[in-house]
Amino acid sequence: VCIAEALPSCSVTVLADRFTPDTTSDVAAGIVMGGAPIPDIPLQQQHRWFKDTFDHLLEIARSQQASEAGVLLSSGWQIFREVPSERRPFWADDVLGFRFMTDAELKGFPQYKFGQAFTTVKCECPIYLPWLEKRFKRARGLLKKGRVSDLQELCHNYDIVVNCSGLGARVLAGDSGVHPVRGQILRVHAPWLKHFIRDSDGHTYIYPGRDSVTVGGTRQVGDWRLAADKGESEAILERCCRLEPSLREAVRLGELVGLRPGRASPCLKKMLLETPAGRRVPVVHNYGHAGWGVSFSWGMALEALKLVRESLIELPPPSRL
Ligand SMILES: Cc1cc2nc3c(=O)[nH]c(=O)nc-3n(C[C@H](O)[C@H](O)[C@H](O)COP(=O)(O)OP(=O)(O)OC[C@H]3O[C@@H](n4cnc5c(N)ncnc54)[C@H](O)[C@@H]3O)c2cc1C
Ligand SMILES: O=C([O-])CC(=O)C(=O)O
Repeated sequence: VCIAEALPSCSVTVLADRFTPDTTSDVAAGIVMGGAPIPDIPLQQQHRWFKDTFDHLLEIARSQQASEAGVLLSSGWQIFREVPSERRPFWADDVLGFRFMTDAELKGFPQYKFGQAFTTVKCECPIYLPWLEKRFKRARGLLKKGRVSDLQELCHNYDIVVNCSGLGARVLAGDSGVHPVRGQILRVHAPWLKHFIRDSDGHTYIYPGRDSVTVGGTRQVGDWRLAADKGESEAILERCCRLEPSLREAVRLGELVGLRPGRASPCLKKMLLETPAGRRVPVVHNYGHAGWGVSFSWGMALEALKLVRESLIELPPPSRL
C-alpha cells in the first residue's frame, strides 16, 4: 500500500500464496506497543519505525474510516511482577497519556509491583487487512496468488522485488536465522470489557476489540504446529481469568494459532540479485518482525519505500520505470 500510493507511476503486484484471512497477520492481536529494544538496531531507528506507525494509525483511528478500517484507540495497563530496569520504554512519549499506574490501580493485581497505563492504537487485523487490500486496489495495485520457490523466478517479470514473506523468508532469503515463534490466542465475546491488560512477560494478555476480545497467549520458539491445542487454550483462559475474573462469563468464539516470523532483529535492507543471464534486480528485504509486526508496520514500510526509491534511481536506463 505504502509503495503503490507513493509511486503511482509504478505497477505494483502483491504476490502471495496466502491472503487475508489466512495469514499470520490475521491472528495478531494488533496492539501497537513495543517490547524491549531490539538488539543490533539503533534505538533511534526503532523509535522512528514505532512513531511513524503510531502516528499513521492514530490518524486513521481519528478519521471517519476508523470503524471500516478496524483501527481504534485502546486504553489499558501493562503490569510487571518486578519493577523493570527501564520503567519508561522508548515508545512512552509516542503513545497517548503514558504514566505509571497508581497504587489504587495496582491494588487489583496483588502479584504485581509496577504498571504502565497508556492509550494506544489497536488494529483489528481481520478487518484492517481487507481494508488495506481495498486501499491497495484503489492505488491500482494487483493481487496475484501463487507460491514463489526462488526469488530468481521474479527477476524476469519485475524490475524490483520487495520481500515481505515473513516466516517464508527462511527459504526465500535463505536466512536460517528466521524461525517460528508459535502464538495461540482465543477470541471471546465479552463486550463489557473495555480496558486491555497485559502481563509484561507476554504470556498473558486481554485485548478488547471492536467485535471480540483477544485473549492470549503463548510464545513457543521453534514450534511449527498450526493446530490449536485444547490444553493450551484452557491454560490461557485460566491465566487471563486470574487478571480479569469476569472472563469466566465470556463466550468462546474461536481459537487461532499464528507462527510469528522470529529473528534476532528484523531484516530491512537492499541488495542485488543477479540472474544467470546477467540481469541485476534490486531486492528490498523487509521481514522477521517477530511479535511486533503490526507495531512497526507503517514505519518500516516507509523505510522500505525509501530503499525502493533509491533502487529506482540506480536501475540501468533501459529498465527505468
Ligand atoms: C498470536 C499472535 C499475536 C500477535 N499480536 C501482535 C500484536 O498485538 N501487535 C503486533 O505488533 N504484532 C503482533 N503479532 C506479530 C505479527 O502478527 C507479525 O509480526 C506479523 O503478522 C508479520 O507480518 P508479515 O507480513 O511479515 O507475515 P505474514 O502475515 O505471515 O505474511 C507473509 C506473507 O508472505 C507470503 N509468503 C511467504 N512465503 C511465500 C512464498 N514462498 N511464496 C509466496 N508467498 C509467500 C504468505 O503467504 C503471506 O501472505 C502477533 C503474532 C501472533 C502469532
Ligand atoms: O505480546 C503481545 O501483547 C501481543 C503480541 O504482540 C504477540 O503476542 O506477539
